[in-house]
Amino acid sequence: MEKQNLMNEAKIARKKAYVPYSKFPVGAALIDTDGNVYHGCNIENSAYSMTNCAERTAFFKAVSEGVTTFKALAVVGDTEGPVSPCGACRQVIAEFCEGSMPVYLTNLKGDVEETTVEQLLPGAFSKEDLQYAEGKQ
Ligand SMILES: O=c1ccn([C@H]2C[C@H](O)[C@@H](CO)O2)c(=O)[nH]1
Ligand SMILES: [Zn+2]
Repeated sequence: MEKQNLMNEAKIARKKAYVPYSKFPVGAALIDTDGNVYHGCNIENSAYSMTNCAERTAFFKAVSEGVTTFKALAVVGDTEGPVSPCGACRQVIAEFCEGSMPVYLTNLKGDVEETTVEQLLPGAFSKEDLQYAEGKQ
């Protein structure tokens, strides 16, 4: 699927956002290596910290269906420039994707920043960090 199509899927996903508190809907579209697309929206809660972002919703949907290999991610919000994923989402993205995987950050005006997983979170903590300590036990 093309970049433009994936960004359009993210816009469709954004329509499902549950955002009574921030009124800031975000959409994500995650495509796996078979070409299946997982939509994600932000889902808020009256206990604010229980909120789940659009990006993590998309990943958790896919992973809970047994899918863990991905090709690209698109995220959209009504921001001045391309929307910027939060730190928690960057860590979750890094868990499941190659550093070189493309991430398309966009907004409703159509600004697009094409970045990569590695650029979003350079030096991410990873399973390799855990394995180093395991080897010493
Ligand atoms: O990349 C982002 C940034 C923010 N949010 C959500 C979290 C919260 O519901 C609202 C305001 O932070 O936007 C996302 O879903 N993704
Ligand atoms: Zn987030």
